[in-house]
Amino acid sequence: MMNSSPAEFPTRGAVYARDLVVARAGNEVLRSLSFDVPRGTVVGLMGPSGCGKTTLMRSIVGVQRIESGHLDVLDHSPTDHALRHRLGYVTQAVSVYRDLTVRQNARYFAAIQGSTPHAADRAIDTVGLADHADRTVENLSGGQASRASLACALVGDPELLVLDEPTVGLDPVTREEIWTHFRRLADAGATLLVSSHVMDEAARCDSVLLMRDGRLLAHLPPQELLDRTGESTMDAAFLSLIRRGNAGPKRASDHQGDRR
Ligand SMILES: Nc1ncnc2c1ncn2[C@@H]1O[C@H](COP(=O)(O)OP(=O)(O)OP(=O)(O)O)[C@@H](O)[C@H]1O
Repeated sequence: MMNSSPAEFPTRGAVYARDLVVARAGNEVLRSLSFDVPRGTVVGLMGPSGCGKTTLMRSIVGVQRIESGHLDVLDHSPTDHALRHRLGYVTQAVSVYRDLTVRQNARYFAAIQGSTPHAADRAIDTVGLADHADRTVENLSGGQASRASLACALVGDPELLVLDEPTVGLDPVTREEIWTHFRRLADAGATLLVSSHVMDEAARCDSVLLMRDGRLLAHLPPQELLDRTGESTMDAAFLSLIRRGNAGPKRASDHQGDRR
C-alpha cells in the first residue's frame, strides 16, 4: 500500500491482522490470528488467563517481536514512529511516576504529546480522580493508581487506545463512568481495544475477540455470542464457547478488505 492516510484508505480497520504468529521464550503464544478492528468501535478482548491477550496488545503497540504474518496498525507497521502520538497503551502495571501527583503526571504526559494542561485536567476528571489530583501516586489506592495511568493515556486524544484490563479493581460506579467515556470516545471516532475478565463488560463492546490458547475462537458482536450459544448471560455464553473450542465460521466481515 502506498499512501496510507485513513481519509484516502478508509476501508482497512484500525488494526488489521492476518496469520499473525508470535513466539515468547520459544513457544508459539499467538497462533495465526486474523481479524480486523473497525475504526470508531470498542472491541473487547476476552479469554482465559494466559491465552495471549497481553501478547496481542504488545504486538499492536509495537513492543513485541512478530514471528510471521501481517499486522497493520492505523495503516502503519506497529513499530513505525509515526504511530507514537496516535496510540495510547495502558498496561496492567501502573506506569506513571509514583513520586509525582496525579496532575503532574497527567500534565507531563500531555506536554510530551503536544496536548494542553486543560486536557490533562479533563482526563483526570474523566477517570474520577479530580478530588485526588494533587496527591502523589504512591499515596493512592491500587485502583486509583490504575486510573491515574488511564488518565495519562487519555490526555493526547489517541486515535487507538489499547487498554489491558483498565477496570480491574474498580468499584461499579467508576467502572460505569469509564465505560461511558469509552463509548463517547468511540462515538467521536477513536478506536478502543479493551481486554477484560469481566464478561459483563463484553456486553458494552461493539464486538468481542474471544481467544483461547493463542487462537481466535470468534470475533462477533456480544448479542451474536448469546444467540449462537443459546445462553442468557455473557458469562455462560463465554464458558460454552470456550468449552466447545470453536464458534463456527468467523464473521465474513473479518476478511473484507483483505488485499494482500
Ligand atoms: N515474558 C514472557 N516470557 C515468556 N513467555 C511469556 C512471557 N509473558 C507471557 N508469556 C507466556 O505467553 C502466553 C500468553 O501470555 P499473555 O500474558 O499474553 O496472556 P494473557 O491472556 O494476557 O493472560 P492474563 O489474562 O493472565 O493477563 C502465556 O503462556 C505466558 O506464559
